[in-house]
Amino acid sequence: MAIERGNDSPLPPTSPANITAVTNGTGTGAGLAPSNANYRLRLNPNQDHRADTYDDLGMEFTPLLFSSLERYLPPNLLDVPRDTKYKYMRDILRRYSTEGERTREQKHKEYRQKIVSNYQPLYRELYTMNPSMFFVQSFLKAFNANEKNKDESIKSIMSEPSPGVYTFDMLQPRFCEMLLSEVENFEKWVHETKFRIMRPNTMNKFGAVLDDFGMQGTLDKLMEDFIRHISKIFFPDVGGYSLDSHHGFVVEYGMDRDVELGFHVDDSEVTLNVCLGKQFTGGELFFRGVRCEKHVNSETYPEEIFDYAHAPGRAIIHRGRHRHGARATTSGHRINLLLWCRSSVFRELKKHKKEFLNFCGECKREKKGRLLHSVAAKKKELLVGEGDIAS
Ligand SMILES: O=C(O)CCC(=O)C(=O)O
Ligand SMILES: [Fe+2]
Repeated sequence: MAIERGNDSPLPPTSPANITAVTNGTGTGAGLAPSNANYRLRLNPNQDHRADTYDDLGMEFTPLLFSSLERYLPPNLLDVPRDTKYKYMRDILRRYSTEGERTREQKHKEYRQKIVSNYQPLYRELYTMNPSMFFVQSFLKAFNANEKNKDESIKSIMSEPSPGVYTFDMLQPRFCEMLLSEVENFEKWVHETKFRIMRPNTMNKFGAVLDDFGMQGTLDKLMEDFIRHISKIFFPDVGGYSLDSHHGFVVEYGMDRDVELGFHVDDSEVTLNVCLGKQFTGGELFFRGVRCEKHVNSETYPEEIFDYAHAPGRAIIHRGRHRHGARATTSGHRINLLLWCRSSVFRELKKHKKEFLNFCGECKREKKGRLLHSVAAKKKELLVGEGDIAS
């Protein structure tokens, strides 16, 4: 699977040429397609099927991938024992991922294991999802609504200051403080032990990957129980309903840290970005329209220009392909929590759809242009026809 690698040179926000596709550089974006005809999958998922959980079987591939893939199994396999389904899906995945990728994933697992078995967390309570401790009342209330009203209740706490960008209050101040201290504690440990850690992505030189020091379970829950629901409502065109893996990290800005972040797209379908604090000036995000791979460097239209100022505890959520960057943090320290959420199913489906991707601003324009053109041609044809009749 080809993964775009980011380069580290920031670009002026007004000039999208050679925009950076920023990745975490581990090459773990998965895709699913059996190359062998004996292994069949359905084209469309069975949305009503309640998939099994595979948490205890996640040695080779991430367990969420199995739950997500299960809905694509042929009907006669949906209700067979879990082990049978597991083996069937594992064989498909093995055909798809290369030996090299599997070795890289194994190495990454060992790297995580080494950290987790040596690092002593400061706040154990951060390592299990605890909604009432993490989230503000409005957010909790929106998600506690009964299933019938849930979409409406989630929509009611969201603002959409620019098309495709949503903001909402999310994290409690105490939770932000605790997470900041935990990250500081982790960095202190890294410094003292001289452990060589991987930075969050190809553009940030500071910050830490939360998944690498034990928070993967918490962030899995955050994605599964909250972000997937939000994304299902607002981002169905990029597989928001089928998010099945994530990359969770914090980024740190200040005069002695990363100062700004160049214009880029994320290696995600949906990105959640929450400001944790502390005190800072600057650091605004700038957005410049959503683009597919083909149009990533195309021009920006005035209606796509949007700037956003971070505030502690407040979240912003957008498509990963929404071009953006962060302006310089001019004083103090800004630390943000990022969750890049991915859908392997969407990535696979996208490969088969070569043009007019629904989410891309430029594809939409092209589509509209062609439609207008064909309507005009049809009109002309009809007029000529009428002329023939009249003469
Ligand atoms: O600094 C920010 O708030 C944005 C970070 C970001 O866009 C990213 O890490 O992908
Ligand atoms: Fe980003």
